[in-house]
Amino acid sequence: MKPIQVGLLGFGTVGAGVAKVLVRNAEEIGRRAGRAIEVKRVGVRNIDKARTAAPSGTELSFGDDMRAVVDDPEVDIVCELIGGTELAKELVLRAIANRKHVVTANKALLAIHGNEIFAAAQKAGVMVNFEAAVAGGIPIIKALREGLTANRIEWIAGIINGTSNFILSDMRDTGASFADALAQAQKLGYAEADPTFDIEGHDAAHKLTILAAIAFGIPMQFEKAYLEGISTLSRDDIRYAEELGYRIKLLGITKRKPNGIELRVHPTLVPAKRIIANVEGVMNAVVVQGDAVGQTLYSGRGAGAEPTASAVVADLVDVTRLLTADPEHRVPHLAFQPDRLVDLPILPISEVETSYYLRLKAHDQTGVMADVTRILADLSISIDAMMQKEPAEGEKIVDIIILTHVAKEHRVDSAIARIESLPTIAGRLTKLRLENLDK
Ligand SMILES: NC(=O)C1=CN([C@@H]2O[C@H](COP(=O)(O)OP(=O)(O)OC[C@H]3O[C@@H](n4cnc5c(N)ncnc54)[C@H](O)[C@@H]3O)[C@@H](O)[C@H]2O)C=CC1
Ligand SMILES: N[C@@H](CC=O)C(=O)O
Ligand code: NA
Repeated sequence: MKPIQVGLLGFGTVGAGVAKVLVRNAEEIGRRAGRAIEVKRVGVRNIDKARTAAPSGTELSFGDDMRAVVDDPEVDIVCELIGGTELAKELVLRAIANRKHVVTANKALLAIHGNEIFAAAQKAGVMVNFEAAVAGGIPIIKALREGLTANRIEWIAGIINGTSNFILSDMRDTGASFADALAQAQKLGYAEADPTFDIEGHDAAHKLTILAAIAFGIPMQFEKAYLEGISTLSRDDIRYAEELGYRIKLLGITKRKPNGIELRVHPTLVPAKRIIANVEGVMNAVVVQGDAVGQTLYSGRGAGAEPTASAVVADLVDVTRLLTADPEHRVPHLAFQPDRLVDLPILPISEVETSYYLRLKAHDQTGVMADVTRILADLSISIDAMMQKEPAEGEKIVDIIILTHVAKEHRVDSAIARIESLPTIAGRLTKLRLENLDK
């Protein structure tokens, strides 16, 4: 059978990784897909630079006209690996209009324009596959869209940004500075073109938006996601959390609640004994709670050339197999049939319910603890643990750390405002969220 022809857009970390894996494993891939998969042409910004990254012994056809790749009648599948949301959107919609199937690793594109892209693909009868867009090489889209279809998904929590996890691990294990750890993640090809997306939680929120859509059968609603990154985390909080038996991880969390869906990314305390608390470096991990299966955990490399290429190539194989299947029987893009999506509201962060880590700086005087615990009790916030650090030599200010049981965020915020107004409290409180991930 004639080989499937791929038009690659972009030849950076992931694009070059895809070319390499397709060449190295060509025989196995062909046996699995039922026919060979070849790169017909590659659209790049800088042809000379791209040539130096091509696998040795191959003669790839590079050009700098991206639209020509998408319009080439011989290209069966367009593989978008340029990133960004503007040109990528134009090219993907153009590919769909040309009735070409699309594979993309671009989570920002899907979280922001996914509803429009999937509607266009549905109308044109083509597939848009995106396994690499969430948790890199982990087949989490496949698991949710196919393996777990029997379940009512209750929640998903995951380490879904490799760069942030790498930075947190590197700072803890080697004492590296934030800036050095980030530079290393960039050097290894893990970070986004603009690393602010990684460290401020945007990238994780893009991925979480996609996961929530697939888990709950809702449209993409990135603009309603709550996001907080790791750039303001203090070493003191990381250390205190460890003393209390927790690790701080940047988690993406989405939960089904009676009144809507929680969709939030923030640094989170997780009990140190949980497997996810011990997922380090560029590794990602996603925990899914389903009503029938219970908890399942997926772990693997979330970024980097070949781990990401592993997911991109798997999508190319899936599309190749589907090209011979009846379009009516394809797996729906978002797991649910497109006319059966529901519009569950995304809850504001004030309505979120979780446990909290609070760190306050207090003057070392009697009565402080009593005042703080009274305020918490007045707002029905119960305390799980409390720790007071001894003041440093000559200092009169002490750190007090409180772990709460589950409470509504707006109650905790009210308590924080009242505590901060006490004359015995110095400065602002630090608030971090804590998830036990047990049920
Ligand atoms: N690097 C990683 O580990 C992962 C990346 N991704 C996603 O994969 C996509 C690609 O990422 P990387 O390969 O890391 O990026 P990269 O920056 O290494 O490569 C991007 C490529 O696209 C080209 N490009 C970008 N804008 C262009 C334009 N306007 N015109 C022509 N060419 C253009 C660049 O020249 C380069 O060849 C992004 O959407 C990213 O979010 C997804 C999972 C993991
Ligand atoms: N920048 C991303 C790349 C993969 O999606 C990350 O660090 O996870
Ligand atoms: Na994946």
